[in-house]
Amino acid sequence: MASELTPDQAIQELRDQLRHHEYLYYVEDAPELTDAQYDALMNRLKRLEEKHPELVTADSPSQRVGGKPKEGFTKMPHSRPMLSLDNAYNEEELRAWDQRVRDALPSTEAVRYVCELKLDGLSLALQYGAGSGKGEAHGAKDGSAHLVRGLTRGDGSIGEDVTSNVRTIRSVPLSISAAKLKAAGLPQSFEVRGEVVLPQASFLKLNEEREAAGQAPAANPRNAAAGTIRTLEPNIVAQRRLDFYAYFLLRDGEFLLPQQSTALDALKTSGFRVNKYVRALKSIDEVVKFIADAEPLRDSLGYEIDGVVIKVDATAQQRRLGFTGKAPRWAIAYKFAARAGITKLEDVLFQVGRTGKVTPVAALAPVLIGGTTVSRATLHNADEIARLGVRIGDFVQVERGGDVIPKIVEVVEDKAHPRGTKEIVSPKNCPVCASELQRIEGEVDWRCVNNSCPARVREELLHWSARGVMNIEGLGDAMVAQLLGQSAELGGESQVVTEEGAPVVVRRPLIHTIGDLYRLKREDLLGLERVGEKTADALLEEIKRSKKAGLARVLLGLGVRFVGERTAQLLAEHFGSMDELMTAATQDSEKASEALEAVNEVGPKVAQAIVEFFAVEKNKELVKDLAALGLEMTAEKRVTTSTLEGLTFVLTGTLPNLTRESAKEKIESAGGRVSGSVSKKTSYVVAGEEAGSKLDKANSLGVKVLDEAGLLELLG
Ligand SMILES: NC(=O)c1ccc[n+]([C@@H]2O[C@H](COP(=O)([O-])OP(=O)(O)OC[C@H]3O[C@@H](n4cnc5c(N)ncnc54)[C@H](O)[C@@H]3O)[C@@H](O)[C@H]2O)c1
Ligand SMILES: [Zn+2]
Repeated sequence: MASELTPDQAIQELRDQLRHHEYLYYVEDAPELTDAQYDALMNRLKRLEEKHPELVTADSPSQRVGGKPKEGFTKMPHSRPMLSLDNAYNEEELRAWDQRVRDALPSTEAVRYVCELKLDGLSLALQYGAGSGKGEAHGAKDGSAHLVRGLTRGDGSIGEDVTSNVRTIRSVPLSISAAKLKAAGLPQSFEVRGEVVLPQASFLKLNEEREAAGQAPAANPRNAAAGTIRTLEPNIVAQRRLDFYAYFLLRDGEFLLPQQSTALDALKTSGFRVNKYVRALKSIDEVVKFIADAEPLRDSLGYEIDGVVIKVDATAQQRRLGFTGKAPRWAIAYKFAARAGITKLEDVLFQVGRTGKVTPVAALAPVLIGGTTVSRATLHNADEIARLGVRIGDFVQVERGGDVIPKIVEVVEDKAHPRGTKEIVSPKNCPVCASELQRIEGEVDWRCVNNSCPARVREELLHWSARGVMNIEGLGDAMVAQLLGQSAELGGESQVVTEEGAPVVVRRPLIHTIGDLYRLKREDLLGLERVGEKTADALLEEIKRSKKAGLARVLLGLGVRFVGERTAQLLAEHFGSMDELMTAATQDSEKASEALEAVNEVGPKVAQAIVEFFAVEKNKELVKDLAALGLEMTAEKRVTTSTLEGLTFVLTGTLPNLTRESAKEKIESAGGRVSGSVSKKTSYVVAGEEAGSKLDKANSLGVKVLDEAGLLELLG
């Protein structure tokens, strides 16, 4: 207990804890604490250090930014340290900061503040110059600027070179034409700092994939973004759809323009994405109002924010205000309160998913958190339950962020919140079909491996009928439950079973497989609760209509691991029929992978999943059954537009965004060839600004000419 320690010992202990958690957060991208918990520890340390200034050391976490750079990346110094921001947690602290700012400046001077959203991602420094950093200095002659290097913040002084990953982010311009630089008032070399964020939709998709692959889900979009930008595989980064928002503009380590507000304008003009919620304001009262307006945006932005950053607008004033140890005095981050609440864990339910994965779900006494009633939270798996040490009857801290499923953060224990007594027992058998659960070596999850488990069939049916898949209206929770012989009342909960046992089966199931859907008769449906003639006819019509959905939808509906909408579409277009796909996937494994990986965007992981899917007898039978039932299993075979097999390209002039190398890379990775000279055999000439004799030759030979946009379209 801290109270028994000397201040020196207490400080040491807090520092050790903070360093440990910083390591997990910054280096491993796998925090164990929420930010609120970490901030609380940091604030304890800061208060102790304030009381005992003689104990403050330069290496204290209160004085330093970030973590150590990760192995595997080249380390590069920053042009000027990338600092942290001091925080204000309420209006009083914010007003105190405003007072300090005004006290430090002559009273005759007006102070203007720029308010920006505090994007919850990680910061990057992007250096631009005449050369692309990969050889040739394209911009040298035409005055354009090129992305030379992208660095993470690292420890604030030294960052990690993640240039090849940064190049895959669509909102980072790879080059900026001389004309645009001129319009924005930018020189040819400069530095942009900003935030990389992972949109919530990409985050949810990533976690679905991680779960399907038996990996632990990422804790939050920030950590997922940090993990992504620091993977060593640029093609993975490209798939994740990271976004970059620019907010600082520098040159040689100094702010380039006399105001932050004009810097944001210049960034926008030159083609960077600048967040649209920006305001330059004249008083702290207006700032308080901006913050109040910004907080409710949290649920609708599509990316996470954790506060508002307030900066002194004038660079000259910033210079006079200067810095403390690890943060500027001229800026402050107003942090929104964590959306959290304390409630009682009433029970733990075990849910069986489509893949058989059993997930413990907390049933909570309903509690209002950030305007939403929360009564369920995920407990992920047995490891997570053990880590939390949670028991039924405990009071727990629940946190909710953006669209993310509520999560139990910790057990609360004090006089008002006594501990629960009932241990959570993970079932040894499937709570629905009673078959013994299994755990694949190296995975944390337990799975029901019974392919005909009603819980799994239920999830399969719901997936099959879902919007964007087979689109069968009227086949939702309640109807599926009834078709499986369960009570309609159970609806979404029918597979959620407590210790008391499996869902009540009230009648003989009408269907056991997806194929059975297409054998349903009118009189079957009329026997169900609350199903009249109109409902029955409408559902049968919908089911019939779905037979025409086509191969891509069927593939998607089958729920093969990693095969999402786009992959299903590409597979359908490549093979043209289910038969051809099955033939390809069921030959010996080396040939199968080769045949499947010939499809655009299909890598070894996806290929493997397809092979495994068709190796299961039940799946093969289902596909045959569906074909016999008259479902459309063909698609128009199409050489997808991004396959440039057999085509030859010549590049000339300067493209607005792509460098010569990256255009070449893109063409080659899509199977095309890039040549240096134009001939009759050239398929396309890609011409940019100031294209010369090659363009003339193309025109005289009648070779097709593309601009950058045309090339990108061809690449899909
Ligand atoms: N959970 C854990 O274990 C753990 C461990 C370490 C740190 N943390 C968290 O990390 C954060 C501390 O790290 P920090 O030093 O990055 O501080 P910070 O995140 O509080 O503030 C600084 C950062 O804000 C970002 N930012 C977003 N929008 C901005 C804008 N418009 N203008 C300028 N900057 C903007 C930048 O990336 C900048 O580096 C805290 O939130 C802390 O809770 C958590
Ligand atoms: Zn089961």
